[in-house]
Parts: sequence; C-alpha cells; structure tokens
Amino acid sequence: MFSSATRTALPRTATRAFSASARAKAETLVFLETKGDSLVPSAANAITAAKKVGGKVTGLIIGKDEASVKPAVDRAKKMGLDALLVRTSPALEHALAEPTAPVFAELVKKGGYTHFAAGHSALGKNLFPRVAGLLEVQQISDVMSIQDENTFTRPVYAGNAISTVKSTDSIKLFTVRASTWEPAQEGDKEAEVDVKEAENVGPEWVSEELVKSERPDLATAPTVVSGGRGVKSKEAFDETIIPLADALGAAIGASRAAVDSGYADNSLQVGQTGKVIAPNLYVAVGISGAIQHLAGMKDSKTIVAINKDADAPIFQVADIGLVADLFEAVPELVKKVEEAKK
Ligand SMILES: Cc1cc2nc3c(=O)[nH]c(=O)nc-3n(C[C@H](O)[C@H](O)[C@H](O)COP(=O)(O)OP(=O)(O)OC[C@H]3O[C@@H](n4cnc5c(N)ncnc54)[C@H](O)[C@@H]3O)c2cc1C
Repeated sequence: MFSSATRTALPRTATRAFSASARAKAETLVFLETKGDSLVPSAANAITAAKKVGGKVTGLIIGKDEASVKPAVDRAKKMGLDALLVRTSPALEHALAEPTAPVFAELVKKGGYTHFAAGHSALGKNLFPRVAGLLEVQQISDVMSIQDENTFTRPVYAGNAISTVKSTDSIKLFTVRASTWEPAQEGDKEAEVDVKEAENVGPEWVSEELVKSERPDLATAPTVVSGGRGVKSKEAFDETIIPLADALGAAIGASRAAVDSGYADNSLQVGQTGKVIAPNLYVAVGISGAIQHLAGMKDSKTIVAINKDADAPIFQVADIGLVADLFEAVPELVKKVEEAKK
C-alpha cells in the first residue's frame, strides 16, 4: 500500500544522504539483468539506486548454470555490492517470468530483505508485478529518485508530473528508470559470491524468437535516430533511418505510428508506452512530437528534428530543427557525416 502526492519539480537524481539509523535497517536485494553471459548496461544503474536506499545491498544474478553467467558475476562482484547471490537452474536460462517470479519471491522472503529492486526494462516490467503479487505488496515503478527508505519519486501523466510515493509495505519492491541513475563503477573491493541451485522454480522454458541486432541497445545508447509516420513505408524506413543510424553509430527508435504501420519492430518504440530514453543525441525524423512520444525522449541532452512542417510540435523541444523533406535532407546528412569521418 502507498500514499502519493503529485508535484512537478524534482531534481533528476537525488543526492541527499539518509541517516545512519535508516541505513542500518534496510537490506536491499537488486536483480542484475543479463544478456548472454554479460550484465545489461542498466544493471549498473539499478545498483546505484539500490545503494541509495542505504544499508546492505546484495546483487542477484540468475542463469542456466554458473559458467553461463561467469562474466556477469565477475563484473558485478566488483561494483560495490556487499554480497552477490547467483541462483541457477536450466529453467532460469531466459529469465522467463513464470519460473523466475516464484524463485525471487522465495529469496526475498527467506533472505528477510526490506527492498527488492530491478531495472524498469521489458524484463523488470514483466517480472516484478508477478513477484509483487506473490509477496502481496504493491510495486513502485520507474523510480527516478529515492528520498528515504520508504519514499520514492516516479513519473506520472506521461512524465508531465512527478509523484512522490510513500510505501507502508513491509517489503518495498521497485523498478528504476536507468537514465536517471549514474551507473555504478567497478572498484577493487570484491563482494562475496554465493552460488546455489535455485529452489521453487516454476514452469519450464520451451523456446523464444528474438530480434537479433548488433546495434547499440536503444535503452542506453548515447545516440538514437528515430523515424516516424512521415517516413511513409518500411522500405523507406530501411533506406533513410538505418543509413543515418549507421553513419552516426546510433541505435534505432521509432514512433508508435511507425511501429503500428509496420515500419519498425515494436521493441523500438519510444514513448509513453514504449521505451523512455535520454541519449546524448536524439534525432527525430518525420515525427510530429505528440505528447506520448515526447514522454519517451524529452530528457535527451540534444534533440535534432527533421520535419517538413515548421509548426510540428517536435520543434518546441528540439535544440536543432531542420524544416525539410526528410527524403532529401537525410541522404544529404548521411553523406556529410560520412565525409566528416574521412
Ligand atoms: C495511450 C497512448 C499511448 C501512446 N504511446 C505512444 C508512444 O509510446 N510513442 C509514440 O511515439 N506515440 C504514442 N502514442 C501515439 C501518439 O499520440 C502519436 O499518434 C504518434 O506519436 C504519432 O507518430 P508520428 O509522429 O510518427 O506520426 P504523425 O503524428 O503522423 O507525424 C508524422 C510527421 O511526419 C512529418 N512528415 C511527413 N512527411 C514528411 C517528409 N517527407 N519529410 C519530413 N517530415 C515529414 C509530418 O509533418 C508529421 O509531423 C500514444 C497514444 C496514446 C493515445
């Protein structure tokens, strides 16, 4: 259960230190997501948020067996954690929510943790509500700052207001918005690692079909090029957005209209119902700048917009705006970027 108050202004990353007594009580378990055998970049941001709670912080990595997550464990144990749990089972290989949620709920209960954190990724969003259900607590999503061990801030109304949430649950279960937390760095101190076979594993994994990409991860890439409905077709998306992303070494994003029209995969959607990102450079091509899209990218450091309509709302948030036909401007831009690299 929690009570909440809504306000509009908030520092993006909380810096206040909590009292020593608060620090002594809390024990936070933080789920560290992996991809293949490595930590996903946002795991480092989740560690920083977990440390902000105060008290002891224990990392949690899951995998098929110890060998399959060794690089992730070797890295995580140097990231300032007090301890690191590794739980293995063939059924946990893909972190499918159904087998994983009961394992997590049991670990949290048996370990006596007061807080359980994870990144607000597709996996965190799928997994944590189920763990919250099993623990009969209310999840706090997309946490941007932590004021004390019970009080969290999170965006509401598509990021137009910030809600301050005070939880009275015995276990605080929360996911964190990666872009508002600095990533934890590796140091000399190594956390003690406790490797065991997972208990209480639910249904088994059968198979998956994944979109394969060598591109930077959209959620954490420093540069993102996004295409909208103005691109007009999948072929045109592939011929304009992809070359520009290639030239800039960028991740690819898309508006919901572009995703719904089949120009891009839905894993690339940026916005209120897609990914919320804050890259150093966001290039919006043929995107009008609807409020739901802005909710996903307005915190980007530099926003460049290319749109043929000078009144498009995207220009209200853009640092650099180009009123032009994208089919002329983008190929020219690609050429100039390639030339500049020579
Ligand atoms: C509950 C809800 C959730 C939503 N969640 C999201 C979300 O997560 N993400 C999201 O993006 N949207 C979301 N939407 C949809 C959102 O409201 C808009 O419909 C959508 O963002 C519009 O996408 P767009 O800008 O690509 O398309 P449009 O609004 O159609 O804009 C296309 C733009 O392309 C420009 N253009 C056309 N041709 C050219 C050309 N040749 N050269 C240059 N420019 C050109 C036009 O001037 C126009 O500005 C949501 C809506 C709802 C109701």
